[in-house]
Amino acid sequence: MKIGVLALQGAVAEHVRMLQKAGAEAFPIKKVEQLEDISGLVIPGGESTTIGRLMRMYGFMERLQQLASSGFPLFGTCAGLIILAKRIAEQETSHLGVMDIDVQRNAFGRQRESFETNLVLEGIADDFRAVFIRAPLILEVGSDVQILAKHKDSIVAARQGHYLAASFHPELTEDERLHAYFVQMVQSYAWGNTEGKKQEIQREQEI
Ligand SMILES: NC(=O)CC[C@H](N)C(=O)O
Repeated sequence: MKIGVLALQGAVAEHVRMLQKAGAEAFPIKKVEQLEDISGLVIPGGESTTIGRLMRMYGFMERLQQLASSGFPLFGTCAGLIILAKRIAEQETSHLGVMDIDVQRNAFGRQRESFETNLVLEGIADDFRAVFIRAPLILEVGSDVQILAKHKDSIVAARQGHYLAASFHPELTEDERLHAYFVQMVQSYAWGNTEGKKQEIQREQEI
């Protein structure tokens, strides 16, 4: 299973290492053409305005939107979550805008710019050490979005079909369980696509 990590800004090497630890082949993705060689993509943390600007500059937006609409799995962490969101509070425009969530940037205030806490990640882990750094939170989710974790009352991880998002940095600890969960998502979508293609070919042959 080949999974990419968008390598325009942020903790790329750490995500690559965690995906490998979770059993995937992982690569940094610097050019839009490289998207054709992978079955899923992690969008790392960093600064969402900068990542968004670089994505536009290098032609990633359009191709990723096309891929996303046909079931290509995406995992956004921290700034990556902001990139996935359809709505960003106090901002008129979104970036990729594919996941049905409303997010608030830098939501934990100045005093708590960064902190660590243990989270229950629904169906994944009940003691997940999560590192938050100038983290966003999810204010609201659409009806088909599954909430995976809350910190106090705020939503900090969610999944919608082939989209996965976390406010924190799962690449900064040694716990690869959330990456392993994404690898499984990619596997099941890749399998679904192959099955879909097989059925299509079969139908064409029957005609
Ligand atoms: N660690 C992070 O990715 C921080 C995200 C950053 N505060 C933003 O709004 O883009």
